[in-house]
Amino acid sequence: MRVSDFPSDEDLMSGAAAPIDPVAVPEGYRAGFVAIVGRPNVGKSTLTNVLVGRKIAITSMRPETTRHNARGVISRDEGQLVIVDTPGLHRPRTLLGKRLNDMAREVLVDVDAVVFCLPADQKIGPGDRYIAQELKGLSAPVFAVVTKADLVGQQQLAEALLGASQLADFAAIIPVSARANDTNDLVDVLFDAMPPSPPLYPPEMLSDQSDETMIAEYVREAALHGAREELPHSIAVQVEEILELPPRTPAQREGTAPVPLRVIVNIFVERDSQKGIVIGKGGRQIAQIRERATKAAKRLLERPVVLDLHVRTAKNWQRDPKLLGKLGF
Ligand SMILES: Nc1nc2c(ncn2[C@@H]2O[C@H](COP(=O)(O)OP(=O)(O)OP(=O)(O)O)[C@@H](O)[C@H]2O)c(=O)[nH]1
Repeated sequence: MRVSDFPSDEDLMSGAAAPIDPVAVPEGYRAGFVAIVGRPNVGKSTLTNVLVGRKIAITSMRPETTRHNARGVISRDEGQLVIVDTPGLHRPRTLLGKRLNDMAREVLVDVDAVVFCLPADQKIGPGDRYIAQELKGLSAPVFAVVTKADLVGQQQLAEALLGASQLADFAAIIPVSARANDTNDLVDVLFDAMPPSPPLYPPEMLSDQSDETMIAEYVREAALHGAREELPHSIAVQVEEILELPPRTPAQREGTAPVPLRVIVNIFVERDSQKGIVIGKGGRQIAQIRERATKAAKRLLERPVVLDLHVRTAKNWQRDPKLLGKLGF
């Protein structure tokens, strides 16, 4: 599904999109936007993917992985939730960090509910208090969601719930485990919190991410997977072009099988010396990145894919306004 098929934000806000005949909307139907916020690495993207039932946001063990507001859609007979996974709010250290914070804040003003993720296996810290402060004064209800409940025992979970209750005045406090697929209570609570509204997206849509964005994210996820400590924040990925290759098999020539796609992808690092780390000894690292990302891209596009990866230097891009703009931030 391409982003061009989606109503624009302006259309959605003004109601001009009207993707579905309002007369056909059942009595009592509710729909709205839910922002997922929390410190880096607390499980926001994993939760988003489990809620939506599809990988719309990449995840990793490295903090500060998310760089886009990825939207996923949950449709039921009685309503629709549009889940917005935001980059983690934190005290920014670079211009990139500041832009990511701004992105998250922009979302918060317009949503109908906020899910504030607090991991069960960690104590409340300054990062959580910083976010609690940011959320004060929002008109939408804020739900504290204690994530990674599978990592702790009953006692520690009880302590985490208590800790959350002391942090702020939440609309509710709900434990979840994305890993154990235990998120039903949260979904029910969120549906109840949505305002009466016709559907915001056609029900068959699961995400608003373009193919280009998703493939760039798959490549970044694969690169983060093998990356050494100093590298993760230095990597940015952009899809330059998606081209159809000429048909190769008789079935492709007859049009009964899809022709392969060639995807040209740039992997940017901040310094020349980092290129070698991404490429690896004898090209081993880049080969692994290609293999992982190709698998994911094939699943997304449902056809053969050839990934053409180029490692380039964009000097200090995290601090350079021009380069940040070029890279979509
Ligand atoms: N055991 C367990 N691990 C989880 C759960 N949810 C997430 N994780 C792990 O926690 C790590 C961080 O998860 P993410 O979903 O990438 O976290 P995030 O908050 O989106 O991180 P940023 O993008 O850095 O803001 C990953 O290694 C996940 O596998 C869970 O329910 N249980």
